[in-house]
Amino acid sequence: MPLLPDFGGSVGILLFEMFDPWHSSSSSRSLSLPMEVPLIDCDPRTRSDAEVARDIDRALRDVGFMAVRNLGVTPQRIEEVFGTARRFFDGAEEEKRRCAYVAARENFGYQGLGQESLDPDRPGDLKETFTMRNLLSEQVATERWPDDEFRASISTFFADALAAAQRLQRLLALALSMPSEFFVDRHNGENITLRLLHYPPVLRSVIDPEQMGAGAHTDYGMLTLLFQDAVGGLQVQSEKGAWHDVPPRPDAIVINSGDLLERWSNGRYRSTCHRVLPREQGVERYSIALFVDPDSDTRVEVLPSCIPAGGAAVYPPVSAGEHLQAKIEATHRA
Ligand SMILES: O=C(O)CCC(=O)C(=O)O
Ligand SMILES: [Fe+2]
Repeated sequence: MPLLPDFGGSVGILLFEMFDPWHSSSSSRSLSLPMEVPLIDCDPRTRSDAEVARDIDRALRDVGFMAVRNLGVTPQRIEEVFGTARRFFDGAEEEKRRCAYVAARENFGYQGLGQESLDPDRPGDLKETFTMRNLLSEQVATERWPDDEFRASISTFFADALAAAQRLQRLLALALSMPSEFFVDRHNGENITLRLLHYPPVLRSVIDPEQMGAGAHTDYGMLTLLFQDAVGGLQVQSEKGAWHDVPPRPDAIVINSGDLLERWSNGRYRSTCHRVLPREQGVERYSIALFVDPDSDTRVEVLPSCIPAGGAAVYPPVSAGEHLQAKIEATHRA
């Protein structure tokens, strides 16, 4: 069975305002208002860096999310790593426990259902995860990894996904009139984190009505690259508070800007709130996220090119390490 469906050649992803059984106080179904997450083609053979940088700039300004094609991560590579994720999550409970997440300061390992609340005001998320911060560093003992095959598959995928992320970082530097390596130089891996996510089916009757697959949150760092299967469930929130589906596309990676890019850009790029609905239809969902977050000692200060003439920086400087760690600690029970 193909991992991803064929959606045809439509340009752009239509998002629809949905009736929200979890957050709406009204019982009436709101009319759907189409809103578009831009689809951007990054193919260097047909598009110049300047063209792509302009499209990315607009998408992150308007929506904070975009779907990007031709970033260089092949469908085969993506299928392979989804296979690795399935094998791990389908495996024995004791194996998962052996690889358990130990502490937020390390941010590595397996967490079961309910162990993280991305919205700290809500009960635990209905997902299980395998998180790998700084995965090439070898700081974590070998026996904390599931096995060599898992590690090799993850490392190969990580290299390709990171190369794609660095390409985006260079395009963003171009859009913001910064030196090409500005962002790449501040992301050496210390806080770059790959995460496998599995949303198993749940019964409405046994879950807390407040529980989400992943609670509403913004991402903490610079950029997130999200690879999702064909099931769907990711939603983004508009400025007016309405939730919009982000339907999966077979050939595109979903990319969003996080808190630290919002700060660097003086609010030009949005750190848009998003969530994942719980799987109540008997269909499980898998996704894989690469969080591209700056090294801890990075001082994130509004970039000069983002301060308008006669204007001021809206955000005071922050330490990337302190911001990221405070967010991780706030959402984990471990
Ligand atoms: O699984 C998804 O689609 C999104 C997960 C997410 O937003 C996150 O882990 O930050
Ligand atoms: Fe997220």
